[in-house]
Amino acid sequence: MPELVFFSGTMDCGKSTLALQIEHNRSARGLVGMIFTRNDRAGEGKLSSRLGLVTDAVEVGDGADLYAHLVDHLSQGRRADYVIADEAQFLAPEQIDQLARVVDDLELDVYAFGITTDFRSKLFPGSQRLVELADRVEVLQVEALCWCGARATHNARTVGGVMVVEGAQVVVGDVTGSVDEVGYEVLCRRHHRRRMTAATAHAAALSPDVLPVSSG
Ligand SMILES: Nc1ncnc2c1ncn2[C@@H]1O[C@H](COP(=O)(O)OP(=O)(O)O)[C@@H](O)[C@H]1O
Ligand SMILES: Cc1cn([C@H]2C[C@H](O)[C@@H](COP(=O)(O)O)O2)c(=O)[nH]c1=O
Repeated sequence: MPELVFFSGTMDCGKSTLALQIEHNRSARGLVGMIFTRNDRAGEGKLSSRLGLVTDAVEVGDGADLYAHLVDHLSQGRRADYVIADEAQFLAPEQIDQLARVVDDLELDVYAFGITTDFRSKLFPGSQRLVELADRVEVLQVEALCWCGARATHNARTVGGVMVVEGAQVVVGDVTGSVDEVGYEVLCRRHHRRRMTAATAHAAALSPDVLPVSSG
């Protein structure tokens, strides 16, 4: 039975790498994928991983109908044996419904990849719909780590290394940005709740207020 699978995780946990591996393994066996993405850091119409791999993809616009796109593609006599949708958190809920229809009516597997929650730990609308509709939700096995060593479960947005909680839900960025830029850092829930990033934890550790007081 074809499936809608949602591979979810924090930023930087290997989702795009897995998407590219699935694509590689299937194309090595002669299968043809339809690859969708939206707002990849590498630019329009790209699906890229931090390991340096990149492939062309169909950039999904605001009002795009993904089911109609597939029907159109197939009715032109072109092939699509499966579908990959990266950065799926940025898709509209209706577009996730269209992907479910691709599974049910066109009988194609759909593999969607995305982060579940935003920098305020609120569900992205596209991810929420995926959790509601997916046959399976898979959490990636390679866990990203918080600066404290615990499993990272949350995405923080940072400016100058300091976690911010105000701003637009969508701001394309990376976990390796320069300190002055808007960037992201993955944290465990405890440190996300306390807004404690690597930079602020380091500053606190160096602060005289928290240095042990000598008894001498
Ligand atoms: N230099 C490196 N050597 C080995 N693995 C790396 C390197 N850089 C990145 N990675 C791996 O790539 C992962 C990020 O992959 P990516 O597919 O871009 O993540 P996502 O799509 O989930 O944001 C990291 O968690 C790490 O496992
Ligand atoms: C938390 C959060 C992230 N984003 C953006 C930042 C990146 O461009 C993508 C995630 O990509 P990745 O391949 O999983 O690293 O999402 C955002 O727009 N808003 C957020 O709150």
